[in-house]
Amino acid sequence: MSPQYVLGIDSSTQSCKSVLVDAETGKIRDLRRAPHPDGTQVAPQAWRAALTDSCDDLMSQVAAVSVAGQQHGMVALDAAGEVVRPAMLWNDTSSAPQARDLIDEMGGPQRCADSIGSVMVASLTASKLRWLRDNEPKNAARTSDVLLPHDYLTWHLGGCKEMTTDHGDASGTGYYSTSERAFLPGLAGRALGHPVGLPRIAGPSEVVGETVHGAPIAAGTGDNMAAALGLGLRPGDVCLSIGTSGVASAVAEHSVHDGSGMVTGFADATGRYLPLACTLNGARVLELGARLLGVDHEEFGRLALSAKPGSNGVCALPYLDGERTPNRPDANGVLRGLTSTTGREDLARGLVEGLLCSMRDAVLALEAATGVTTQRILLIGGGAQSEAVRRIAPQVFGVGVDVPDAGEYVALGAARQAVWALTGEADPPEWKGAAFTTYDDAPQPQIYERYAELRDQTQGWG
Ligand SMILES: Nc1ncnc2c1ncn2[C@@H]1O[C@H](COP(=O)(O)OP(=O)(O)O)[C@@H](O)[C@H]1O
Ligand SMILES: O=C(CO)[C@@H](O)[C@H](O)COP(=O)(O)O
Repeated sequence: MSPQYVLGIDSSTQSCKSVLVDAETGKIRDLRRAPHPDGTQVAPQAWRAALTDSCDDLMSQVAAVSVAGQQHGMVALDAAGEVVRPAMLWNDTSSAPQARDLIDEMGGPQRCADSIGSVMVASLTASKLRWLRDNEPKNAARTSDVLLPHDYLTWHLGGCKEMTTDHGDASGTGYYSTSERAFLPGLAGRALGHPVGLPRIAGPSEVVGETVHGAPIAAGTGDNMAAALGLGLRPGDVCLSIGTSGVASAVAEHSVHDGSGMVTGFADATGRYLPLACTLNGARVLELGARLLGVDHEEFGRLALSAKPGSNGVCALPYLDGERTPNRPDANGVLRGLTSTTGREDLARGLVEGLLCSMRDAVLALEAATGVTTQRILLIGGGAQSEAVRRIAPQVFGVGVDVPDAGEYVALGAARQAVWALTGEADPPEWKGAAFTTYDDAPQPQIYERYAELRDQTQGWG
């Protein structure tokens, strides 16, 4: 019998990645990528075009499809289903004042976390709805439905019939109750200034539509939830994703309500939870370093690895485009410790160390919020391709890190969800876990200590 294939799609910040996967084994047979436009506000139609570019020719061969997408982005639609304005993405910090207003209206940070699982920040969709009300009243008035990026793509793939989402992505809107596992439509309406249509929340293995070729479409989910599915994340595992964002996430049986705001208490794609700490400044810290030094990623990594731990005194706080964890939406990057002996390699290594220290903050926050000690760190995302990141990570974290073999784990997770929807079984399919390489080295605690000092001393700078 010839193998049956499914398509898993990751519509993430910088690109759309599609994998054609053998439904029985989970083996990737084809991998495609198409770029997304730059910027923190993007026309959702561009994601549709990238999806078409990356995998339209595969659609007729597949038994099921599922779309995972970057979380939180506000896709505002009018009564005719037309896009009202470019989507404001998770990394657009313009709505930081509106996030503060909403926290006040909800009775402060802890009450906000108790209600929606997270303390409101600019990234969450609700803040963006309030921004629309405050800054573009005509667009706000025209908005009759709001979708997330993966909802919008799923809706279009199915011929614009029923609008749906899933619990994982819904939990990142800021108008979803993680305790009740339901939308809080009143909250969404209050944020926007009038009642707004929300998609139906589908169950984890539900079929929500059909492609033009008749293949079932699964509910889809947020990219971090799909990564957890793709990796087969277990309790005690922390997934560290270094893409545009830097994310530390873990699966949990119970919802988290962290009033400090460091950890957002999201749901996962299986009926459980996915608390995570997300920074705004992931792989772009490496990109910046490579650009300033006039080299490519490979040479940048080589330079970083040729400097000594501690980067000859260079210490970088990588909050380039504002930061979300900790919540410093107006912050910028800081470099300390430059001397007349600073070399290019020290700058390169200083940036890698700074990025990894911010990720260590995320891991520590996750441990504090969940009470679970990390047993294994799995490093994924574009930044995980850097040999310097892989080799310096154990020195900063004080434990070894596992780097799964090259693969697109968000897209693979979407593919796993597609098979789940296809079989309708109680659990997702059991696929052989990814093979990985362990990177280990002696801890260098002084790197994180100097970083933590700089982070604390710059509190209030922006
Ligand atoms: N070898 C590498 N070293 C460092 N960074 C890399 C490397 N390859 C890709 N990247 C970076 O990874 C990022 C893309 O990662 P990806 O996980 O696809 O992001 P996203 O999911 O946010 O779209 C880009 O910023 C890119 O510069
Ligand atoms: O905002 C979050 C998580 O809360 C981000 O993780 C986005 O989901 C974007 O992810 P990447 O495109 O960086 O993978």
